[in-house]
Amino acid sequence: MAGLKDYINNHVGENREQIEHHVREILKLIGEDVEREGLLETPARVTRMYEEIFGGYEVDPREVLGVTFEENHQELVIVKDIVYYSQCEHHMAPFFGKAHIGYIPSGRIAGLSKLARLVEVVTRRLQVQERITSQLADIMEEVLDPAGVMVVVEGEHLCMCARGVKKPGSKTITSAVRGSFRKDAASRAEFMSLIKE
Ligand SMILES: Nc1nc2c(ncn2[C@@H]2O[C@H](COP(=O)(O)OP(=O)(O)OP(=O)(O)O)[C@@H](O)[C@H]2O)c(=O)[nH]1
Ligand SMILES: [Zn+2]
Repeated sequence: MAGLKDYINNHVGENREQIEHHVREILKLIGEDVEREGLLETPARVTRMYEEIFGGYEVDPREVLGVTFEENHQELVIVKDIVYYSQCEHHMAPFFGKAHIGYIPSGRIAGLSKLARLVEVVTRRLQVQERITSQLADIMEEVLDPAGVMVVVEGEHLCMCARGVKKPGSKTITSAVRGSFRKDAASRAEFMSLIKE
């Protein structure tokens, strides 16, 4: 299985020169001196950073989850505290936190690391937290066809802390449930208590 670096071959890499040019133009427009030493390399650095933080675009998240195994475990499996960093699509400001993914298999299980890779690919794009949450649940459902899936994502949004309404410390929590979790309050409660431990 390829490492995440191997997936990073996206539009940023192809458009490096143009992106550097536009970053330099923005620096000029905010009143900076683009010739001063500290800024000389900044357009190139920002472009390299974009390559990393927007590295999820050309990866099919279904492929990341592609390695699955037949296994007759029909109880809850949770991978919790998967740290992610993403960029909000409204302000292009970072938001970050933890994702928790639980599912009840129905004949197929996923390699555990693949759940964390799935989070990486889905978050390395311009996003909103709600869409990250529902995409994680939908892709789990599509690839593994499990009895149920539950996803909880916690996020702190810099666009709400460092600017605008300025409420540092506020957290957004989003959840998505599919399959048996929809009807079964006890499974939802078990998931919530296990991710809090
Ligand atoms: N639902 C949702 N909203 C988000 C997310 N990230 C940022 N936002 C919100 O997107 C909204 C954009 O609102 P606008 O009124 O267009 O932008 P704005 O004038 O910069 O808004 P303020 O942040 O309130 O100053 C804000 O309320 C942000 O808090 C997200 O992941 N999910
Ligand atoms: Zn924002």
